[in-house]
Amino acid sequence: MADTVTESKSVEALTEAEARAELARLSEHLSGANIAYHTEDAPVMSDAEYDALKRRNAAIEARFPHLKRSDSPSEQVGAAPAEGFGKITHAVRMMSLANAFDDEDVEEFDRSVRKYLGAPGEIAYTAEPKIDGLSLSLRYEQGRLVSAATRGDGEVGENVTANARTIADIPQELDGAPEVLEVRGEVYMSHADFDALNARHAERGGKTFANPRNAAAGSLRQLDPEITRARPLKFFAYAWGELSDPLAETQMEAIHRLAALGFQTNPLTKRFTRISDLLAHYREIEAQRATLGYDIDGVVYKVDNLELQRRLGFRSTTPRWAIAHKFPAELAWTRLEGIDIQVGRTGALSPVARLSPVTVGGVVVSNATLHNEDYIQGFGSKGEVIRPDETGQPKDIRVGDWVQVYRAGDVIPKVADVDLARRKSDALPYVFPTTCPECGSDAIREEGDAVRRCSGGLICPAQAVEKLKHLVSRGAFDIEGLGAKQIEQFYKDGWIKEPADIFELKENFGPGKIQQLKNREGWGEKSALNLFDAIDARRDIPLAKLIFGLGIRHVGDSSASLLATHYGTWQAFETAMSQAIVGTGDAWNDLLSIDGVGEVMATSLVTAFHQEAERASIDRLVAHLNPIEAEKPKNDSPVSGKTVVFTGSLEKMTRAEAKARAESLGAKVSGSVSAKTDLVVAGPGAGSKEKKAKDLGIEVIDEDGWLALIGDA
Ligand SMILES: NC(=O)c1ccc[n+]([C@@H]2O[C@H](COP(=O)([O-])OP(=O)(O)OC[C@H]3O[C@@H](n4cnc5c(N)ncnc54)[C@H](O)[C@@H]3O)[C@@H](O)[C@H]2O)c1
Ligand SMILES: [Zn+2]
Repeated sequence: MADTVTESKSVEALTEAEARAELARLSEHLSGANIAYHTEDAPVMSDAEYDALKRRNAAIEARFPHLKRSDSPSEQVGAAPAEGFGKITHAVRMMSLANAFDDEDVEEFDRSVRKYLGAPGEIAYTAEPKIDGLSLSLRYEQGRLVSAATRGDGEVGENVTANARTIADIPQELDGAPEVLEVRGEVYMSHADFDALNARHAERGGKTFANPRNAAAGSLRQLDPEITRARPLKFFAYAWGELSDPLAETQMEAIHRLAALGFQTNPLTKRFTRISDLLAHYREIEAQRATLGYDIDGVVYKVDNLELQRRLGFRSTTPRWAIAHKFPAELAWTRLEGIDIQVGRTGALSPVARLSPVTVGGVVVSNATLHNEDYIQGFGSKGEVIRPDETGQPKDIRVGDWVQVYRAGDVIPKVADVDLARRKSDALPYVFPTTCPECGSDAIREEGDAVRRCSGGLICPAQAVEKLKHLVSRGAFDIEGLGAKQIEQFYKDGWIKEPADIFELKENFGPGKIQQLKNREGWGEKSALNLFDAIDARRDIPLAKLIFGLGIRHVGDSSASLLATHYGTWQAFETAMSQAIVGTGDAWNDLLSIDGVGEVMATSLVTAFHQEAERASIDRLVAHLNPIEAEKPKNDSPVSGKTVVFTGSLEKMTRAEAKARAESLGAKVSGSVSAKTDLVVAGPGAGSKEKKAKDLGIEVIDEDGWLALIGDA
């Protein structure tokens, strides 16, 4: 869905027809996302994506006001109450908040307030954390709690009175309150309670929540109040609805009044008269974000004087007197608790940051990558400084530091920056280990390699497990029912230590011992038998998948295909690898003659076959298999020796099929168009590659043209 934002035209360039169509699409997207987020407590996109779509919608509406739809997302607050709950019509509408994303937006907010009021002198604002929970309106009559309602669509909310009564922070009775008082605020869940709740659910095999906000919303919006009671919810009061008497003359005093009545109010609420002080407070709150113990997603500024608030009033869904200054959705600061070293399949030692958990872009992050040794020191892959301090020196990262975490979409979060001002004076530079933490072997960093590697080979348990996981992965043996999780379990139990053990599993743990597997969580007799069948089915394995599955460094799936087509049979391949000597001889030269095989890969291959333990492991595995001969390329085919690029969608074959077929005919398949490309096969939706081919004068044909060319039509 991000495509709608990133890949669409600039708003200025839209034609009227395009604008109309896009507004319709955005309205549908956003209302779907709203229901998922507010009604189902299960968001389908990140908040940053949602906010970006909403801004684009507003920008299009601003340019084409007459196209604004009657169901415009700009005019909506939240989502209508869910089925099952009683409904409560709010005496005073519940609103949303306008957003500011940077300092300039905040200054603009101040200017617009002043302009609206006719440029008065000093204006005071309050600044307080924006709690990331869900809002709740509590109605008190004669000091007694009579009803509680969620925001719903702002007009009508869900009746959650019985649920609200189970929350300790919500007083049932008030002393000295106005006759009618609606107190509004945020229901939220602390990090500690969230972790404990998720751990309890995970233990029972139940569903876990993505973040504390979802957990709070899912816990309050329960049809059975006893479930709510069992969930540790909290409440901060920060606003009010209907009132029989005013609470105070200013926002700040009103908050003090609510505190005096027995509500929790946020201790970081402060009052300022200068915008620069508001912004300084924003940064102060941002710096404390990870240690507050609950999620916040920004800072809310409100005009302090309630008479001015009244004069400013409301737009359709937001007050003119307040704004939410959001934290960047994809960035958050937190403490680096430690650095763990993970060992991969090829022995690479990867540093992983262990973080004080922090919610970034709607997901709780407690691990992030630190890439490699140089990255920790502040250097990029070419030795350049990637995190300069004021003097241009690299900022290194130390355990105990405050670090900035970046997370976008589904990519692995990474540590992006470090705050030297908050570094403890006794923090020591990080020393990258020179031995493998898993097996104690030397970890060696070769000239020109950013990565340090364990030299333990198969004696290293970490490498062994990762190699096994690779063997059963999708591009390789792809054994159904035997994924990374099962491999780890079997390895721990000593059932599978090396690849051949997979194919001996049935003999060793077959019918007689099936009981052992059955007793495992997640396994029954049927799934055990299915697993043995799935393993048996893969004894006939295409040569390319076998070569790829061996997990030899630098040998990816397309290189494995090249090797398979070149050698044809396992015997030929194995003989060649055994005979080859790195750097010299016929077998070596033959290997290097394969288009796409370079010295690095060739060395890695030959070394693997000459390394005793590794070789023994390969032989043991292959003894259980019947490798399927690879189709020899036809040298006389019309495409042999040509470099072909497939782009766009293919309708008569999958990409993988097309690629395999082309390769079997002796063509080389490439992913990108360059001067070396001979032919581009473009299906519907082909974009930049087709254009580039045309620019370069390369022949472009469609799928049918391709099939005709290779004689498959
Ligand atoms: N990911 C999604 O699919 C999706 C869908 C809908 C909405 N959202 C997210 O929800 C938010 C928009 O929803 P919204 O309309 O509720 O606006 P909002 O959450 O940005 O702001 C309004 C709300 O802030 C809350 N709030 C917290 N602390 C407050 C304080 N101190 N003072 C006043 N209000 C305070 C109140 O509950 C109020 O209703 C955005 O962050 C958006 O990204 C995400
Ligand atoms: Zn090791």
